Amino acid sequence: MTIMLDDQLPNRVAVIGAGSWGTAIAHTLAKKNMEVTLWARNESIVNEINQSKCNSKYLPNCLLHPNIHATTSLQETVDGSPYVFLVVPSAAMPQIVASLQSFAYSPMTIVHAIKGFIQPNEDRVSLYLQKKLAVNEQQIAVIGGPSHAEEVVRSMPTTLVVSSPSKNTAHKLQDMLMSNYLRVYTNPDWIGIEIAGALKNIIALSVGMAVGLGFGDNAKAAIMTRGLAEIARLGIAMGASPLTFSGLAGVGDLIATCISEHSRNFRTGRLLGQGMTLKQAVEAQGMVVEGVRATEACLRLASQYHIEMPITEAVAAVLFEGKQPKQVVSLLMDRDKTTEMEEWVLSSENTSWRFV
Ligand SMILES: NC(=O)C1=CN([C@@H]2O[C@H](COP(=O)(O)OP(=O)(O)OC[C@H]3O[C@@H](n4cnc5c(N)ncnc54)[C@H](O)[C@@H]3O)[C@@H](O)[C@H]2O)C=CC1
Ligand SMILES: O=C(CO)COP(=O)(O)O
Repeated sequence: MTIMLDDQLPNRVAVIGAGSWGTAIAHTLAKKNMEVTLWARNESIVNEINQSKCNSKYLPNCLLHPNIHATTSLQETVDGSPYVFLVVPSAAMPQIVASLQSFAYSPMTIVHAIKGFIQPNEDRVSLYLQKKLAVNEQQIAVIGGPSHAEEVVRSMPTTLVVSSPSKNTAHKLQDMLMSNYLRVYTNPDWIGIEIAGALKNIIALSVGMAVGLGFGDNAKAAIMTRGLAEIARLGIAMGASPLTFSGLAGVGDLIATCISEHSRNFRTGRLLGQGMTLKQAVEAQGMVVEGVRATEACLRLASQYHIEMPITEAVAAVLFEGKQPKQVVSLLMDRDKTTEMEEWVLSSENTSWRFV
């Protein structure tokens, strides 16, 4: 394996967000000999990380690498760091970005690992960063792929995908993250990676509901497959490459989220299927459940791009219209008959896939 030598990696990096994924990314970078400054908004988490090398709320029973230093100061976190990893829930972004703006932060490279859209305009995170910070697209990168934090911190084999309009940045990130248990691919389609990451959470809610209702493997496979079809339809309409949806950020992350006990979205859906209210099911996680906000955002995007998304609509009916999961099954099963391939034709004129 050709991996960049330590002296070619940055000495210092910043990670904003000390939830499960931010902490796991900080640990991963620290193990590659980088000094990591990790921002948490909560003083008690900062103290626990600095004193006990633990983040017991988000990653219990895990000893963090000593190269991690936590702080509640955003300015201290980013000062002098050529790479800033942004790993907070999508809902926290406006607040974080406003804080960064308050000290006229001018970033070198921002790498985000957020799987959601920024409301109220359903912006992809990379677009939002360009609008709000003094940053051009060459300075932004995204991380996607099937990667539960709980497994990554335990050095369990995992793959990721990184993307940036700057090829150098994508390759640098590949080197920064890659190890004998973490295999990192590059993919030039950052639009597709952002969209796939946000939308798979909706499908995981839906698979969870099916499991909560007592349905079997046939239903799970059907929802994942037809879910991927609707993710791809919207993604392609928004400018993504169809190939991304059969890659790690697409079908890879869809599988990891829809079948895993680690997934907060899957578990929330299952509780809904078992009869809990949305509030109860989300509170039971104690962590972010991105699929709820993504469902709202996705419905607006589907309407804007004129894309049919029946599974997302069924999930929305449960989340926001008070429908019982059992009631929406017929919404999906009783639709007009159709063919699987009707959606796609190969255009003979330009040999590119198009949606009809
Ligand atoms: N957990 C995982 O395995 C993975 C998560 N992600 C994505 O990473 C992002 C972050 O997720 P997690 O770390 O899992 O979330 P989490 O729920 O584990 O932690 C969220 C962190 O953000 C903080 N936070 C919440 N609201 C905030 C606000 N308004 N301002 C500042 N900080 C706030 C919380 O205190 C907590 O430290 C999400 O978009 C998620 O989809 C992506 C890949 C894997
Ligand atoms: O994105 C994830 C794994 O790749 C985590 O999914 P959840 O947010 O559903 O836990």
